[in-house]
Amino acid sequence: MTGGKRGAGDRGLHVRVKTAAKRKESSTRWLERHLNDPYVRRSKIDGYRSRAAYKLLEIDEKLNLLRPGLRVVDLGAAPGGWCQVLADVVKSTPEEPLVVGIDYLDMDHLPGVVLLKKDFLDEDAPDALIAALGGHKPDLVLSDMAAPTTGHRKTDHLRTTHLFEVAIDFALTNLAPGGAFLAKVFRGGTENQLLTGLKKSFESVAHIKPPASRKESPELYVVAKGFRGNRAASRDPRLMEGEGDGED
Ligand SMILES: C[S@@+](CC[C@H](N)C(=O)[O-])C[C@H]1O[C@@H](n2cnc3c(N)ncnc32)[C@H](O)[C@@H]1O
Repeated sequence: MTGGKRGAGDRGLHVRVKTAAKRKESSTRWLERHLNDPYVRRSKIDGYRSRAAYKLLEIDEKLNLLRPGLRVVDLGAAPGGWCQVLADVVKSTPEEPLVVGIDYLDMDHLPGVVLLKKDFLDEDAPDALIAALGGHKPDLVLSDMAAPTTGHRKTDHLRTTHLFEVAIDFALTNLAPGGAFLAKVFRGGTENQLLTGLKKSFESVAHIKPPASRKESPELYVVAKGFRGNRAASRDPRLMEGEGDGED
């Protein structure tokens, strides 16, 4: 079904929980926090489009995900901090772009990065991403996607978990064998089942909260390395339900 949305219409959940007063108060608090944030100040000096760039750099420092030559898909890429880091480390060039980012928000052009302005939940988004990589499988799928917050914690959690699920599905269908997956989740119960699923398909699965991720934020990242490939996962008897490696 072309043009449809994948998943259970999560973005159709119109929850208007925030009152105008609450919104004003939270935007004032956000501005104060933003101006005092050392990562924001550092990003201006280093020329990164977002403080999020440091989350990826810190995760990579611990877990060695990035190296020259990797093909990468960045889901929820705007404004492009992660894409800047990626293009630099994998040595992506305009002649041979190795990095593809997708977001439904506008992004300014970045040399060596193909930026798709599109909703990742659109039916045709996976094909568009693979086509943008010249038909190659990505070695790394990253997702920093977060649904716009409603102020209702449970709703925000469900919507971001849904994005996480669709990102997993994309990774399991498209990753090159040996590839890796990194995605944002919100702390809560639901993602545990999803982790069990990931453990069947990857050699290791870990949780990480990089220092650049604000302490008060419920976000953390799941990193899965050593993709076994679709057929390998279904044949390997060690990968039966409940027999993950327990390394999360
Ligand atoms: C935290 S920001 C990403 C920041 C980015 N990693 C960076 O380094 O600049 C989350 C992004 O996810 C995007 N997003 C959320 N849902 C999406 C969807 N369904 N399709 C595409 N992008 C989505 C939002 O528009 C937002 O730009």
